[in-house]
Amino acid sequence: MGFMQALRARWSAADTLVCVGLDPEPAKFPQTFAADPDAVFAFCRDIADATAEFACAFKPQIAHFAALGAEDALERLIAHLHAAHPGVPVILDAKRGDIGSTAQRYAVEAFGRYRADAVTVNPYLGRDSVQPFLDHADRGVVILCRTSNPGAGDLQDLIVPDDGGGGRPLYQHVAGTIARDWNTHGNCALVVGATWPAQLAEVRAIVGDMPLLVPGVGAQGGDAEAVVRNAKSADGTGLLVSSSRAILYASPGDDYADAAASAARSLRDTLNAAR
Ligand SMILES: O=C(O)c1cc(=O)[nH]c(=O)n1[C@@H]1O[C@H](COP(=O)(O)O)[C@@H](O)[C@H]1O
Repeated sequence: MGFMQALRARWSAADTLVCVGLDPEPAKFPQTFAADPDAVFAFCRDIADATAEFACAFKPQIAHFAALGAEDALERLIAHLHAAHPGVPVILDAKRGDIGSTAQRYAVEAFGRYRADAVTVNPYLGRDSVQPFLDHADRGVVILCRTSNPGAGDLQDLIVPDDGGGGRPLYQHVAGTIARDWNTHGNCALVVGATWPAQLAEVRAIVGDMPLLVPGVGAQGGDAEAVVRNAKSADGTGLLVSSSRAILYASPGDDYADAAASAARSLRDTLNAAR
């Protein structure tokens, strides 16, 4: 089953719009992991196993593993996610973007080495830089559109010419171009931050029912209810509302897994109540 089919099946079967972000920071791990040489894998596995029933996807963030020299833990973690939670697609958050020949190697890294179902990419090198990912019709290509960070507007809001002789912000041009031209295999999704509810509504109006990955609730302060109100698709799905730190580090104590499950359940319930 391809990424988009798996995601739609999961939305329907589990009735959740929550994406559980896996961003390991050993300094925040509970004391019980202090002497564990495989702490990065073990902590992320425990969180994933505790939160899977509330997850429509998992999103491990590659820099959080690579900075620790823990790529091997990331490989084993994704293998575990596939084996233990086969209905929950895995998005590798790598935000890749490079010339075609290098992008082709990044696609092999994400889909071959790590066996991710989808990967985040940066569109600003243009279509040929994303094409090696798009060519994997069964994998998801999750493309940055209007990011959650405070400086998102520095470049993404610059006005560019539109077809009607007027202008519109660059992020809207990105959304329109991807929906119209790049999504020939139907495997594209867009990233729009939860911190920008108005822009979420603008993007939804442009892209129809294309899935939106929405980070920025929890630690970054985005309003989960506003996300659903402004950006759900016509059938009340269309969203992967991603939270990392607020789930991972919900408790610093031995109850870390239960606390993570409670945080994921609570986010699921908040999102569902607003659908
Ligand atoms: O592509 C992403 O996942 C992403 C895009 C974006 O615009 N903002 C954003 O925060 N992210 C990622 O989403 C996660 C957010 O983490 P928390 O703020 O802890 O929930 C991090 O892994 C970020 O790298």
